[in-house]
Amino acid sequence: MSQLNNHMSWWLEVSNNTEQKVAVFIVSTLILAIVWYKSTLPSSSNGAPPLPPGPRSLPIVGSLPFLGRDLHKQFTNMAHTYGPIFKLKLGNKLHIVINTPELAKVVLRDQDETFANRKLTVAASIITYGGQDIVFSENNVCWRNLQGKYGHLEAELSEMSININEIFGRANLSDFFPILKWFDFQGVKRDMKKQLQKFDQIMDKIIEDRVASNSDALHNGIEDHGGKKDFLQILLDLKNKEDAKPLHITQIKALILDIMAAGTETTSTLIEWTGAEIMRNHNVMKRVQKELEEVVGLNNMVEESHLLKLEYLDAVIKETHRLHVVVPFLIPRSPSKACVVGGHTIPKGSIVLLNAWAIHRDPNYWDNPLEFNPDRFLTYQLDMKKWDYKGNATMNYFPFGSGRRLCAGLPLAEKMQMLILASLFHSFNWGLPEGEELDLSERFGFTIKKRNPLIAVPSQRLTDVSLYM
Ligand code: HEM
Repeated sequence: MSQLNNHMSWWLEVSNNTEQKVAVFIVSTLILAIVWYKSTLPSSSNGAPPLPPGPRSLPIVGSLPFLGRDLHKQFTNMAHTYGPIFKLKLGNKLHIVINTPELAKVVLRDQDETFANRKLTVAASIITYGGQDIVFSENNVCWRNLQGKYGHLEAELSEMSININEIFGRANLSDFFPILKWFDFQGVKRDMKKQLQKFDQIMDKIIEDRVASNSDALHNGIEDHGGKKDFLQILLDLKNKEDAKPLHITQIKALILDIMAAGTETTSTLIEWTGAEIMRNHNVMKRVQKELEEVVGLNNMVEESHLLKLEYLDAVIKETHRLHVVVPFLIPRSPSKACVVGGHTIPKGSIVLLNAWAIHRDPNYWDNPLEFNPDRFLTYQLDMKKWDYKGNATMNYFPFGSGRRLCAGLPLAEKMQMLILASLFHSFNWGLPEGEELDLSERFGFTIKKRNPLIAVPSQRLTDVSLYM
């Protein structure tokens, strides 16, 4: 106590003297400035390689105040200043941005297992029942085994899906300052809970009805669902399986929500961009329709069996995925242990963004990258591997991610996008409304959408009107 009094009396003496007050203020400010400056320098203590370079950040808020509206463009510009891998402190969270195929390969392929986890944001935690889905689950063998069984579920709840993606896309202060989680200043928690409540009501009713009709069928000796099972039935059957890891109803709901949130808006965004590019490029439109005429014929509707033969349309869609990558930073990864990428330490738990938008438009890897040119996907690459969506042939191109956290819906998405676009451009001719100009400006969010929705006017293309009935 007497020691404390000594300290206090020193402080009282000092604070009685104005000159000394100013001196104390200056010295304190200098000390703070030095501490802050040192904290922003790359650290190379304990012999580990330094952190990646990056902009100096302010105390507490980091670089948050300097973020603009179009983060994909801002981060791409920053890569020109800081190099292919840079760091950024947002609030108290360290973010690492990767901007070249070589480094993306290190993260997505070479150190795939370390980078197979994701950080659960506040919004994600609510809508996934605390991470019980695929997207935000830890690198989880149970879900891995389930993948590949997508296929039959119809996208029913599309408005909710749009809302959920919009809330995901909001920069939530509570994710950068976990201490603020309880206050929910921006209403992210509140809005997501509302969506979850709606979803729960709908899904509980659907599942209840199905369980009741299953038990009726069982009662009447019908067990095989007429030889056809939809996605919900497959999951319910898994729930009842007596193996080591049966599914809970909550996991089933989380999985269905993944399909809705991760599957519908992404696909519709891609369809809209492709439609806009085809309409903007008259020659592309002509080639797409000519191919459809040859493969399908004007007296037929498009069927699944035609899809593999539509090579030009496939190239048009691939080119759209390149130029208008739907999920610009993939779904951020978070390493489970400290590791080294491109000669820099990536600390455990940091948030890693893979800048696919920059890589897909990098002139070092693409000729005339801003030109919409589907022909580049018709050619085989140097090593004679055909372009695919998984980043197998080259890491210049990975619109669905790569490695063990690759998009789980890729086989379904690939078929859906082909079938929808083939049907739209085979059955109809499309034009813009009178006086309307095609606009390709972007709106950044979790997905990059068209800023203004595409409005197109269809007219009959097939000769036989009965095909439309
Ligand atoms: C054009 C359509 C789509 C695009 C562009 C797209 C893109 C992506 C991307 C970039 C990722 C992150 C991959 C990574 O981090 O490496 C992802 C993950 C995921 N996608 Fe898709 N996706 C699409 C359609 C779908 C569909 C139709 C479904 C479901 C039916 C789906 C379900 C998922 C799931 C569950 C994950 C998480 C996988 C995991 O974490 O293991 N996606 N998607």
